[in-house]
Amino acid sequence: MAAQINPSILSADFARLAEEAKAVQGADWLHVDVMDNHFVPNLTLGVPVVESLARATDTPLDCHLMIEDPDRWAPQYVEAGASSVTFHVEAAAAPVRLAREIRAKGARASMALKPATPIEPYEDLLPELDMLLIMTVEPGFGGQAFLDIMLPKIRRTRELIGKHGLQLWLQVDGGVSASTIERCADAGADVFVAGSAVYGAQDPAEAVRALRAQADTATAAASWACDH
Ligand SMILES: O=C(CO)[C@H](O)[C@H](O)COP(=O)(O)O
Ligand SMILES: [Fe+2]
Repeated sequence: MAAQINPSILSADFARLAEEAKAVQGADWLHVDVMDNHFVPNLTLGVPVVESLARATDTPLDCHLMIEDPDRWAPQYVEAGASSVTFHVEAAAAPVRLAREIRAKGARASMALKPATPIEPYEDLLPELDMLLIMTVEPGFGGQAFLDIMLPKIRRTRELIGKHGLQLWLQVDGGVSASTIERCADAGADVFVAGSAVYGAQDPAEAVRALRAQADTATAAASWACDH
């Protein structure tokens, strides 16, 4: 699979969301950061905006819910038009039930881990998921510096995916840019969220293409991908 680049509209102009979505035509997904000012110290957007965005763009929406009580809210984001819904395991009361509900409603189910949350306790849950998101910054804000200390977790997660013969995607989110994406791909990530690196560029669509080319080259040389 070619590397997937998901621009984060957190770094876009919120007064021009439809245009900003179109500015990254060619992106695999549009990453939509939902923050509730409780799970993280920031507030962004909710179900009505996701409904409008889903109507405004053909790019599928990858909703990253940084909210409390995702068990209650995540299904509503599927109904609003999200094709992939990510909940944080730290906030979910019943992650297996929630992942099954998201899938049953027709979206890809994804679970996120904050930097201090290890993957090992969740090894048995991986078959329930279509994607696992490893945060490479503390969630809450765009434009933060990439946390290199997350690379071993990405590597260990890629090993678990291989060990169980799973198809789930491994997404990284936070500080992904031209100077960090190769390390993420080498460690085993195959889906890359990029906010400031895409929307801060002169030509966002070109930034998506360049990041994908960099990730593809690094993946082709990576031991985890060569084994397959
Ligand atoms: O979930 C997020 C922050 O909590 C964002 O998706 C992420 O930070 C993207 O922005 P950048 O690429 O600028 O770091
Ligand atoms: Fe995100």
